[in-house]
Amino acid sequence: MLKEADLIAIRRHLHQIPELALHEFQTQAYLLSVIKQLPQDWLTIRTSKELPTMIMVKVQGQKPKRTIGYRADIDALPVTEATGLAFSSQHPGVMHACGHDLHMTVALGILSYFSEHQPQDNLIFFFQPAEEAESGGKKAYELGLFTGDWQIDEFYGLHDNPNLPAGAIGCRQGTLFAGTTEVNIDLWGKSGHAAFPQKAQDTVVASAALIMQVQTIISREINPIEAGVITLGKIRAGSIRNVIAGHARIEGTIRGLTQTMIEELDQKLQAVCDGIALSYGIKVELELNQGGYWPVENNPLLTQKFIDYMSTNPEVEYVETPPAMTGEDFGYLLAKIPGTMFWLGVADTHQLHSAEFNPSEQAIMPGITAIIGFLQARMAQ
Ligand SMILES: CC(=O)N[C@@H](CCC[C@H](N)C(=O)O)C(=O)O
Repeated sequence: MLKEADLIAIRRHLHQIPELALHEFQTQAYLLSVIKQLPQDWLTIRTSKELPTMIMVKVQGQKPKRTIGYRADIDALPVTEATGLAFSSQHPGVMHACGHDLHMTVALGILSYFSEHQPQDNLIFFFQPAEEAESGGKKAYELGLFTGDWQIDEFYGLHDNPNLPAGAIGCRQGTLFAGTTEVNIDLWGKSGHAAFPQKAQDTVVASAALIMQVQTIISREINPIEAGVITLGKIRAGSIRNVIAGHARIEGTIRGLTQTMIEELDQKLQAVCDGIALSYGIKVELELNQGGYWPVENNPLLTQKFIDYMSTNPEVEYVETPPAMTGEDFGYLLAKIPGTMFWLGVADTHQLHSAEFNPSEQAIMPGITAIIGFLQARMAQ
């Protein structure tokens, strides 16, 4: 089995080569090089032309009653790293700011163990591209990658959590993560000279009004007992100070813990866009794309078994966690295949998606040990 020092070296290498959704070729090549060094006796490695950066590895069980899936996401974010770490990203403007480098490392640790200790049941490790954008999990499912010999009966996956102690496991019954909708808004007005606003239709001013009005959807229009978020994270308009911008683009994300809430927010956002178009005499196009970012709903039976194992094992620090407004396209896979998503604590003062995010490497070994223990307990049932 890969030792802690090997795993830390792997994590640091992965951290230096972050790649955006569907472009994870260097990451894939490195993962394959590590996987191919493991004992291959009961491993089968699979890649796919249709989803070219994914990897699946099947571990043939001794007496399989089921096939258990374990998923690790492999993509990174368009963030310029500011950790100052010696092993910082070597890819300008791209960073593992959500800890997927650690997710991959934990998966490799578990895989390395079962490559040496043949499991009872079959295991399939899915190294998934495109979690942050482009819905890689949904793409894989729709391509039929989980059919035939690669059918998965139950699926598990983790996300790192800076707010939990390093190595702690967090989980809950029901909804773990929100569902999300990606939001793109194009405002089309009329450009013109800064000195003659009466002859133009200013999309900067209309964008400002739109953004402020959106703030009242959550604060004034939805039931405060139910959770929702609308974040507009990116805006681009104009080319120079003295030309009125004829086009503006705003990008954001809607989050809700239920599909009903997401759809309600979608409709309310459409109404705001229509209102801005009317009052500013411009065209406002709203594009909404939920893709695979469905709410992450843990399967009741399997999650109870998971929680029972983690909460009674004296070596595991188990924490019952509230639902989070982070999104995950593992939500799509869990809607198709029963399973459980959980948190792995990585104790950092910086949050997910921060340019300074640096998950604690002390989470790696306890995480691997807890998950191997759970999988073995599950296979004995
Ligand atoms: C764990 C995490 O941070 N996931 C992402 C998922 C992205 C969802 C989608 N692309 C969107 O932006 O709505 C998150 O931002 O929560």
